[in-house]
Amino acid sequence: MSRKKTPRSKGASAPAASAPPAANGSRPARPIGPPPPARPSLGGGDFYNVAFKIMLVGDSGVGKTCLLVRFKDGAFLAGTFISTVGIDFRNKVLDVDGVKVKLQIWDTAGQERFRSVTHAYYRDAHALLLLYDVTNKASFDNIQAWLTEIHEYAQHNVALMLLGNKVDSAQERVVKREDGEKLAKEYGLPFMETSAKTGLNVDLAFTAIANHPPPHRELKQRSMKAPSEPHFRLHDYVKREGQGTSCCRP
Ligand SMILES: Nc1nc2c(ncn2[C@@H]2O[C@H](COP(=O)(O)OP(=O)(O)OP(=O)(O)O)[C@@H](O)[C@H]2O)c(=O)[nH]1
Ligand SMILES: [Mg+2]
Repeated sequence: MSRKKTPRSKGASAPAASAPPAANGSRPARPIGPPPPARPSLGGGDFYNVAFKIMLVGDSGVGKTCLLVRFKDGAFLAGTFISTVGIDFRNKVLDVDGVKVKLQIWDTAGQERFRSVTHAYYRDAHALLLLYDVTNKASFDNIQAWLTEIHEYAQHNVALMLLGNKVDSAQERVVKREDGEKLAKEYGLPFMETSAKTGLNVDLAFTAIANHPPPHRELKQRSMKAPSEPHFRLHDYVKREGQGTSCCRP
Protein backbone atom coordinates (compact mmCIF):
# COMPACT_ATOMS: atom_id res chain seq x y z
CA MET A 1 0.00 0.00 0.00
CA SER A 2 1.45 3.35 -0.92
CA ARG A 3 1.43 6.23 1.49
CA LYS A 4 1.81 9.95 1.16
CA LYS A 5 3.58 10.29 4.45
CA THR A 6 6.60 8.31 5.48
CA PRO A 7 6.23 7.41 9.12
CA ARG A 8 9.23 7.80 11.34
CA SER A 9 10.62 4.77 12.97
CA LYS A 10 9.76 4.15 16.53
CA GLY A 11 11.43 5.88 19.42
CA ALA A 12 12.26 4.51 22.84
CA SER A 13 8.92 5.53 24.29
CA ALA A 14 6.95 3.76 21.61
CA PRO A 15 4.62 0.99 22.65
CA ALA A 16 6.18 -2.41 22.18
CA ALA A 17 4.37 -5.38 20.79
CA SER A 18 2.60 -6.87 23.73
CA ALA A 19 1.37 -10.36 24.31
CA PRO A 20 -2.43 -10.50 24.30
CA PRO A 21 -4.44 -11.97 27.08
CA ALA A 22 -5.71 -15.37 26.02
CA ALA A 23 -8.60 -15.02 23.61
CA ASN A 24 -11.26 -17.64 23.34
CA GLY A 25 -12.16 -16.67 19.79
CA SER A 26 -15.86 -16.43 20.47
CA ARG A 27 -17.90 -13.27 20.38
CA PRO A 28 -19.02 -12.04 23.79
CA ALA A 29 -22.69 -12.54 24.39
CA ARG A 30 -24.40 -9.64 26.13
CA PRO A 31 -26.50 -11.35 28.79
CA ILE A 32 -30.26 -11.32 28.73
CA GLY A 33 -31.54 -10.58 32.24
CA PRO A 34 -29.17 -9.64 35.05
CA PRO A 35 -25.54 -9.26 34.06
CA PRO A 36 -23.11 -11.98 35.12
CA PRO A 37 -20.98 -11.34 38.19
CA ALA A 38 -18.37 -8.71 37.53
CA ARG A 39 -14.78 -9.81 37.19
CA PRO A 40 -11.63 -7.80 37.64
CA SER A 41 -10.18 -6.78 34.31
CA LEU A 42 -6.69 -7.89 33.43
CA GLY A 43 -4.19 -5.25 34.37
CA GLY A 44 -6.48 -2.90 36.25
CA GLY A 45 -8.93 -2.44 39.06
CA ASP A 46 -11.92 -2.08 36.74
CA PHE A 47 -14.61 -4.71 36.92
CA TYR A 48 -16.51 -5.91 33.90
CA ASN A 49 -19.18 -8.37 32.82
CA VAL A 50 -18.25 -8.95 29.21
CA ALA A 51 -15.21 -8.17 27.11
CA PHE A 52 -15.28 -6.88 23.58
CA LYS A 53 -12.21 -6.85 21.40
CA ILE A 54 -11.88 -3.96 18.97
CA MET A 55 -9.09 -3.56 16.45
CA LEU A 56 -7.98 -0.28 14.88
CA VAL A 57 -6.71 -0.71 11.33
CA GLY A 58 -5.70 1.53 8.46
CA ASP A 59 -2.61 3.04 6.85
CA SER A 60 0.26 4.34 8.92
CA GLY A 61 -0.30 7.92 10.03
CA VAL A 62 -4.11 8.00 9.73
CA GLY A 63 -4.41 8.55 13.49
CA LYS A 64 -5.22 5.16 15.01
CA THR A 65 -3.05 5.64 18.09
CA CYS A 66 -4.27 9.21 18.55
CA LEU A 67 -7.89 8.08 18.29
CA LEU A 68 -7.30 5.48 20.98
CA VAL A 69 -5.48 7.91 23.26
CA ARG A 70 -8.26 10.47 22.79
CA PHE A 71 -10.87 7.87 23.73
CA LYS A 72 -8.93 6.41 26.64
CA ASP A 73 -7.32 9.50 28.13
CA GLY A 74 -9.19 12.42 26.54
CA ALA A 75 -5.90 13.82 25.25
CA PHE A 76 -4.35 14.47 21.87
CA LEU A 77 -0.85 13.38 20.94
CA ALA A 78 0.26 16.44 19.00
CA GLY A 79 3.69 16.94 17.53
CA THR A 80 6.09 14.14 16.80
CA PHE A 81 4.61 11.18 15.03
CA ILE A 82 5.73 7.98 16.70
CA SER A 83 4.67 5.12 14.52
CA THR A 84 3.35 2.05 16.31
CA VAL A 85 5.51 -1.05 16.24
CA GLY A 86 3.61 -4.31 15.86
CA ILE A 87 0.55 -4.07 18.06
CA ASP A 88 -0.42 -2.55 21.37
CA PHE A 89 -3.61 -2.57 23.41
CA ARG A 90 -5.53 -0.57 26.00
CA ASN A 91 -8.62 -1.38 28.01
CA LYS A 92 -11.56 0.82 28.84
CA VAL A 93 -14.70 -0.26 30.67
CA LEU A 94 -18.01 1.27 29.61
CA ASP A 95 -21.41 0.94 31.20
CA VAL A 96 -23.89 -0.20 28.56
CA ASP A 97 -27.43 -0.56 29.89
CA GLY A 98 -26.13 -1.61 33.29
CA VAL A 99 -23.65 -4.07 31.84
CA LYS A 100 -19.96 -3.35 32.29
CA VAL A 101 -18.42 -3.85 28.88
CA LYS A 102 -14.67 -4.00 28.79
CA LEU A 103 -13.41 -2.72 25.48
CA GLN A 104 -10.06 -4.23 24.79
CA ILE A 105 -8.76 -2.02 22.02
CA TRP A 106 -5.97 -3.24 19.81
CA ASP A 107 -3.92 -0.55 18.15
CA THR A 108 -2.18 -2.04 15.14
CA ALA A 109 0.80 -0.73 13.20
CA GLY A 110 -0.21 0.56 9.80
CA GLN A 111 3.20 0.01 8.31
CA GLU A 112 3.36 -2.79 5.80
CA ARG A 113 6.31 -4.50 7.48
CA PHE A 114 4.15 -5.35 10.51
CA ARG A 115 1.28 -6.76 8.49
CA SER A 116 2.11 -10.39 9.26
CA VAL A 117 2.04 -9.59 12.99
CA THR A 118 -1.37 -7.96 12.85
CA HIS A 119 -2.90 -10.68 10.67
CA ALA A 120 -2.74 -13.05 13.60
CA TYR A 121 -5.00 -10.81 15.70
CA TYR A 122 -7.84 -10.36 13.23
CA ARG A 123 -9.59 -13.65 13.95
CA ASP A 124 -10.16 -12.77 17.61
CA ALA A 125 -11.52 -9.30 16.92
CA HIS A 126 -15.21 -8.70 17.49
CA ALA A 127 -15.14 -5.31 15.84
CA LEU A 128 -12.89 -3.32 13.55
CA LEU A 129 -12.56 0.41 13.16
CA LEU A 130 -11.08 1.03 9.73
CA LEU A 131 -9.54 4.49 9.43
CA TYR A 132 -8.37 6.71 6.63
CA ASP A 133 -7.04 10.25 6.82
CA VAL A 134 -9.15 12.90 5.05
CA THR A 135 -5.93 14.81 4.29
CA ASN A 136 -4.28 11.78 2.68
CA LYS A 137 -5.82 10.49 -0.55
CA ALA A 138 -3.63 7.38 -0.62
CA SER A 139 -4.97 6.29 2.76
CA PHE A 140 -8.49 6.56 1.33
CA ASP A 141 -7.58 4.72 -1.86
CA ASN A 142 -6.14 1.92 0.25
CA ILE A 143 -9.42 1.24 2.03
CA GLN A 144 -10.40 -1.32 -0.56
CA ALA A 145 -7.15 -3.22 0.03
CA TRP A 146 -7.80 -3.10 3.78
CA LEU A 147 -11.26 -4.52 3.23
CA THR A 148 -9.79 -7.37 1.21
CA GLU A 149 -7.41 -8.08 4.05
CA ILE A 150 -10.21 -7.90 6.61
CA HIS A 151 -12.31 -10.36 4.63
CA GLU A 152 -9.37 -12.70 4.45
CA TYR A 153 -8.35 -12.65 8.10
CA ALA A 154 -11.26 -11.46 10.25
CA GLN A 155 -14.33 -13.40 11.34
CA HIS A 156 -17.08 -13.19 8.76
CA ASN A 157 -19.48 -11.57 11.24
CA VAL A 158 -17.05 -8.96 12.58
CA ALA A 159 -18.62 -5.54 13.20
CA LEU A 160 -16.95 -3.01 10.94
CA MET A 161 -17.07 0.77 10.76
CA LEU A 162 -15.32 3.20 8.41
CA LEU A 163 -13.87 6.38 9.91
CA GLY A 164 -12.47 9.40 8.06
CA ASN A 165 -10.12 10.99 10.59
CA LYS A 166 -8.46 14.45 10.90
CA VAL A 167 -11.52 16.46 9.85
CA ASP A 168 -10.19 19.33 11.93
CA SER A 169 -7.62 19.90 9.16
CA ALA A 170 -10.09 21.61 6.84
CA GLN A 171 -7.40 23.37 4.78
CA GLU A 172 -5.58 20.13 4.02
CA ARG A 173 -8.64 18.03 3.33
CA VAL A 174 -8.44 16.13 0.04
CA VAL A 175 -11.10 13.48 0.64
CA LYS A 176 -14.59 14.92 0.62
CA ARG A 177 -17.12 13.76 3.12
CA GLU A 178 -19.34 12.60 0.24
CA ASP A 179 -16.53 10.39 -1.05
CA GLY A 180 -16.34 8.67 2.32
CA GLU A 181 -20.09 8.29 2.41
CA LYS A 182 -20.14 6.86 -1.09
CA LEU A 183 -17.47 4.29 -0.33
CA ALA A 184 -19.18 3.30 2.91
CA LYS A 185 -22.48 2.90 1.11
CA GLU A 186 -20.83 0.78 -1.55
CA TYR A 187 -19.63 -1.67 1.09
CA GLY A 188 -22.63 -1.35 3.42
CA LEU A 189 -20.58 0.11 6.25
CA PRO A 190 -21.53 2.63 8.92
CA PHE A 191 -19.42 5.73 8.43
CA MET A 192 -18.47 8.83 10.32
CA GLU A 193 -15.82 11.48 10.20
CA THR A 194 -13.72 11.94 13.31
CA SER A 195 -11.00 14.08 14.79
CA ALA A 196 -8.64 12.72 17.40
CA LYS A 197 -7.47 16.31 17.78
CA THR A 198 -10.80 17.88 18.72
CA GLY A 199 -12.48 14.66 19.88
CA LEU A 200 -15.26 14.91 17.29
CA ASN A 201 -17.22 11.63 17.18
CA VAL A 202 -14.46 9.69 18.92
CA ASP A 203 -16.59 8.53 21.86
CA LEU A 204 -19.47 7.89 19.49
CA ALA A 205 -17.39 5.55 17.33
CA PHE A 206 -16.39 3.43 20.31
CA THR A 207 -19.75 3.48 22.09
CA ALA A 208 -21.50 2.47 18.87
CA ILE A 209 -19.29 -0.59 18.84
CA ALA A 210 -19.85 -1.22 22.56
CA ASN A 211 -23.61 -1.05 22.04
CA HIS A 212 -23.39 -3.67 19.39
CA PRO A 213 -26.01 -6.27 20.20
CA PRO A 214 -25.37 -9.79 21.41
CA PRO A 215 -24.08 -11.85 18.51
CA HIS A 216 -26.74 -14.54 18.68
CA ARG A 217 -29.50 -11.94 18.33
CA GLU A 218 -27.73 -10.10 15.59
CA LEU A 219 -26.89 -13.24 13.67
CA LYS A 220 -30.48 -14.36 13.82
CA GLN A 221 -31.69 -11.07 12.42
CA ARG A 222 -28.87 -10.86 9.97
CA SER A 223 -29.77 -14.20 8.46
CA MET A 224 -33.10 -12.72 7.45
CA LYS A 225 -31.52 -9.68 5.84
CA ALA A 226 -29.89 -9.21 2.49
CA PRO A 227 -26.11 -9.77 2.63
CA SER A 228 -25.63 -6.11 1.77
CA GLU A 229 -27.09 -5.11 5.15
CA PRO A 230 -24.67 -6.68 7.60
CA HIS A 231 -24.30 -3.74 9.94
CA PHE A 232 -27.81 -2.43 10.19
CA ARG A 233 -27.77 -2.15 13.95
CA LEU A 234 -24.59 -0.13 14.01
CA HIS A 235 -26.10 2.02 11.29
CA ASP A 236 -29.15 2.61 13.42
CA TYR A 237 -27.12 3.48 16.47
CA VAL A 238 -24.87 5.89 14.59
CA LYS A 239 -27.84 7.50 12.92
CA ARG A 240 -29.68 7.91 16.20
CA GLU A 241 -26.79 9.10 18.34
CA GLY A 242 -24.60 10.86 15.82
CA GLN A 243 -24.24 14.56 15.27
CA GLY A 244 -22.62 15.64 12.05
CA THR A 245 -22.13 11.99 11.25
CA SER A 246 -23.29 9.93 8.40
CA CYS A 247 -24.81 6.58 8.08
CA CYS A 248 -25.02 4.70 4.85
CA ARG A 249 -27.57 2.00 4.41
CA PRO A 250 -27.16 0.41 1.01
N1 LIG B 1 -4.81 17.35 12.74
C1 LIG B 1 -4.90 16.10 13.19
N2 LIG B 1 -3.80 15.34 13.31
C2 LIG B 1 -3.93 14.07 13.75
C3 LIG B 1 -5.19 13.52 14.09
N3 LIG B 1 -5.01 12.26 14.50
C4 LIG B 1 -3.69 12.02 14.40
N4 LIG B 1 -3.04 13.11 13.97
C5 LIG B 1 -1.59 13.24 13.73
O1 LIG B 1 -1.24 12.29 12.74
C6 LIG B 1 0.00 11.70 13.03
C7 LIG B 1 -0.14 10.19 13.07
O2 LIG B 1 -0.98 9.82 14.14
P1 LIG B 1 -0.92 8.34 14.78
O3 LIG B 1 -2.11 8.21 15.64
O4 LIG B 1 0.38 8.08 15.39
O5 LIG B 1 -1.06 7.44 13.47
P2 LIG B 1 -1.23 5.86 13.38
O6 LIG B 1 -2.37 5.56 12.48
O7 LIG B 1 -1.29 5.28 14.73
O8 LIG B 1 0.13 5.43 12.64
P3 LIG B 1 0.89 4.01 12.75
O9 LIG B 1 1.12 3.71 14.17
O10 LIG B 1 2.17 4.18 11.99
O11 LIG B 1 0.02 2.99 12.08
C8 LIG B 1 0.49 12.31 14.35
O12 LIG B 1 1.40 13.35 14.06
C9 LIG B 1 -0.77 12.90 14.97
O13 LIG B 1 -0.51 14.03 15.77
C10 LIG B 1 -6.35 14.36 13.97
O14 LIG B 1 -7.50 13.99 14.24
N5 LIG B 1 -6.15 15.65 13.50
MG1 LIG C 1 -0.04 4.07 15.81
